[in-house]
Amino acid sequence: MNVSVIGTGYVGATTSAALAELGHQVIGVDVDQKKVGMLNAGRLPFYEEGLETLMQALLKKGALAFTTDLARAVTGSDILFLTVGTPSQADGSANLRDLEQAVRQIGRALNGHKIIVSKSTVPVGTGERVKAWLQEEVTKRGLSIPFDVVSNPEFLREGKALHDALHPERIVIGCESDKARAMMTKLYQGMQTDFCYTTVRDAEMIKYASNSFLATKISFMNELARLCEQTDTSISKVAHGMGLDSRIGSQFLRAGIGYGGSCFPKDVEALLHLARENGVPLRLLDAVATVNREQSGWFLQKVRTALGTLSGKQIALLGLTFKPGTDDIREAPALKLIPVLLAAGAQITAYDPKGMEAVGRLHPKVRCAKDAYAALDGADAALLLTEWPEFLKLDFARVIGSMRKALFFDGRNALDGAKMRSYGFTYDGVGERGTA
Ligand SMILES: NC(=O)C1=CN([C@@H]2O[C@H](COP(=O)(O)OP(=O)(O)OC[C@H]3O[C@@H](n4cnc5c(N)ncnc54)[C@H](O)[C@@H]3O)[C@@H](O)[C@H]2O)C=CC1
Ligand SMILES: O=C(O)[C@H]1O[C@H](OP(=O)(O)OP(=O)(O)OC[C@H]2O[C@@H](n3ccc(=O)[nH]c3=O)[C@H](O)[C@@H]2O)[C@H](O)[C@@H](O)[C@@H]1O
Repeated sequence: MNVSVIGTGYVGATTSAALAELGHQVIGVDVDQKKVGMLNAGRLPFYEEGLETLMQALLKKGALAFTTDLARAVTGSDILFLTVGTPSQADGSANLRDLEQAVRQIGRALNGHKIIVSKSTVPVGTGERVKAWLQEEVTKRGLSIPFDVVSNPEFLREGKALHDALHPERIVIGCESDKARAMMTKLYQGMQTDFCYTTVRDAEMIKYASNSFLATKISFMNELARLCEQTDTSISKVAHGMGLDSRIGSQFLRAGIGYGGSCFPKDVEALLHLARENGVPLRLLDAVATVNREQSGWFLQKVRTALGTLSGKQIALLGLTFKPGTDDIREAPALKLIPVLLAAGAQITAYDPKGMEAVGRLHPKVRCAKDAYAALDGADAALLLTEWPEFLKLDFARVIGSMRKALFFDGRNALDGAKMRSYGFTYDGVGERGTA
């Protein structure tokens, strides 16, 4: 099938490659000329393991191309995916400006029946708005062209994007016509997974509910971790014991410095906004967001208490991205900690394998080190904020000799506390006091 993917960011670039790999002819469209130039040259504008190599092969094969010419992409395609950003506005609602712009452009170029599919995360009811925008643009041209609007939310994780796009655990298809259902099913033919067919509105809600539920698991564990610290219990051991129950499941029970990224914080806020709009307060989810907002401050308070003061102290940050395997720093906990540390008079040295350039641009006062050892050299305290595998393999006997004070705060419970203590560190995990 001929497919266009509009918006070639993390989701769009991955979706383009995955659909081309599945055997379709794909055109990725973006308004950003520079991004399109890079993509056509086989260079990915962000880091995602394996994606660049696959993209290069697909470009060479002619199965994939990128353009800024949306109208041309529309006329040559049967299915059009919307993968533009839907960031948070001040009131928590999703900003649909880019989506509306892309949809109206599609409407101006529509030349026959197409399926317009939202993969962007959008509030319940957006499908109907998309339909209305398209209809308006088509009517303005004095035409009557049939189209279908589908919701096909994306569940990929950054750092594992390609794997998730090629091997999804489920494909949710929200559609209102047999034709759309048949075409979407044909598009994904060959993917061995569960298909969930729903209305457009249900599909839109499934996406927000899924992200919000995962965020709830994390905040539940983060709050419980605070109690573990007061009761001499270990959150990791508690999580392990809980996770053995298949009704609970072992994933997303890792306590830490709070969830970040471009989606959990924004999608929780968007669902809360939708709830307020509909007069149905989601009290539990409200608490999930509150716990998450507090978590990095709670973590930093432990550092402040241990050091007496942050003023004049050298703090080493290990990890800046919101999770390992990506260069994405959107809503990364490090970005919450850095301004507070700087305002308190601390000096920061940081190391991250992929996130230093972006953080360096935002915070020129943060000294970016050439590696983890250089970041830790002379530090009064080390704060592990992202569990990059290379941090787990550091030579800690060397590290302890180079730090001014052997204080190690593990914001991800990524290291073995007992081992760290055996090196001589005063090691503090999240919810692990006394037991790690
Ligand atoms: N990043 C992730 O891991 C996931 C994101 N999502 C959702 O997918 C959507 C996209 O997210 P990301 O890929 O992270 O965003 P992004 O910000 O990385 O990419 C969006 C792209 O859309 C382009 N764009 C904006 N307006 C356009 C227009 N009118 N025409 C063509 N291109 C246009 C931008 O230039 C940019 O390259 C969001 O709704 C997000 O919530 C869903 C699942 C996973
Ligand atoms: O809508 C989205 O954008 C995506 O959001 C998340 O994916 P992602 O944000 O890439 O990363 P996750 O692995 O879910 O981690 C999100 C945050 O939660 C944190 N986390 C995760 C798991 C855990 O147990 N504890 C925890 O603190 C991570 O460190 C990270 O900051 C979802 O997992 C995807 O299914 C979804 O498609």
